[in-house]
Amino acid sequence: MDAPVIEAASLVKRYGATTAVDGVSFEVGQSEIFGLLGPNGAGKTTTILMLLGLTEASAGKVRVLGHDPWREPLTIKRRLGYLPDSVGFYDHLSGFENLTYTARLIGIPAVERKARIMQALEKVRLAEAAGKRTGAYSHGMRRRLGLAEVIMKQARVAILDEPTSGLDPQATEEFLDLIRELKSDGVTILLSSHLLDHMQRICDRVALFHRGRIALIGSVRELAGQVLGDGFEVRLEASGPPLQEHLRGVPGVSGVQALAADTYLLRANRDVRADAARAAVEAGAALRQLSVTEPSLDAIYNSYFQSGKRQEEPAHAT
Ligand SMILES: Nc1ncnc2c1ncn2[C@@H]1O[C@H](COP(=O)(O)OP(=O)(O)OP(=O)(O)O)[C@@H](O)[C@H]1O
Repeated sequence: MDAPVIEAASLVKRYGATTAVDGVSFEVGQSEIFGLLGPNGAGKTTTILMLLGLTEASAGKVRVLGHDPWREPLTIKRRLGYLPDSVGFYDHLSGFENLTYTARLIGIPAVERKARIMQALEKVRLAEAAGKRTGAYSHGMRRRLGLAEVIMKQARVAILDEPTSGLDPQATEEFLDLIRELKSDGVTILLSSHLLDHMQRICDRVALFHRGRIALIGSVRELAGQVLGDGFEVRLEASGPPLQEHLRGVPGVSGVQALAADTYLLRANRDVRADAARAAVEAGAALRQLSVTEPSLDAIYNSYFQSGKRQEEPAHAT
């Protein structure tokens, strides 16, 4: 495997008696979209601050593009784009002027400035509004302008805090598409959000934070396996002989329920559609319909946090 783009190893952050981050380890690879999840106070923001080099770790190691963000802040700043929860722009300046201001600040050479700004604005579909003052931008436009800043910078790593919060469904779709485009351009993306369905749709892997630690880490499917056991539901409709026994024999299936004479609901630990279809046809049935419901991050999250054990755990302090 290539060297990780983001690396946290046994990372700890203490604020007096409070341990905000308590031994967190994870790696994010090139072009990966990695999500931080967890309830308020779980340690996500503190972890991000350490990745950005804005606060020093009390212990452990953090590397971004092979550099220590705390000791080499300027090297990191040049190659990392950060979209905070609420981006501050100068309202009386246009989108173009705001980006020009940042471009100057980060040292983009004057000859490249205009082209890079316009390219970034086009990418986030703000080219037409480039001359309009940002005070008159909608919330969605402001978020896109924030992303244009990351693109203009030609950042190799993007850290996005609650990127889709406050966006309407259409603006959300557009924004998720833009994040996917960043990924296909080779950018490594770490994001933090409470909007689980958005995270599920965009993240390759997620880390579930709980009281300063990573409780679960992996793809949504891996997490579903760990937390829900059998998170997949396959619905199969087929006319012909009864299929219950045949479907029960499909590897991965833990339960079969007959919803009607020719309709079955299978619980499984994977997407068993192909094998279930084969079993039905081999048993002499005529397949009419087959669909799968994948486990949701929402179900995983709720199941994890609703378990009594989690609530009884004492809060930790050092
Ligand atoms: N500057 C600080 N001084 C003291 N305690 C802090 C500081 N920053 C964070 N904490 C504490 O550290 C813990 C983790 O906070 P953090 O902001 O990292 O959580 P979070 O997961 O980002 O929460 P949210 O989802 O609300 O943003 C909390 O108990 C918080 O009160």
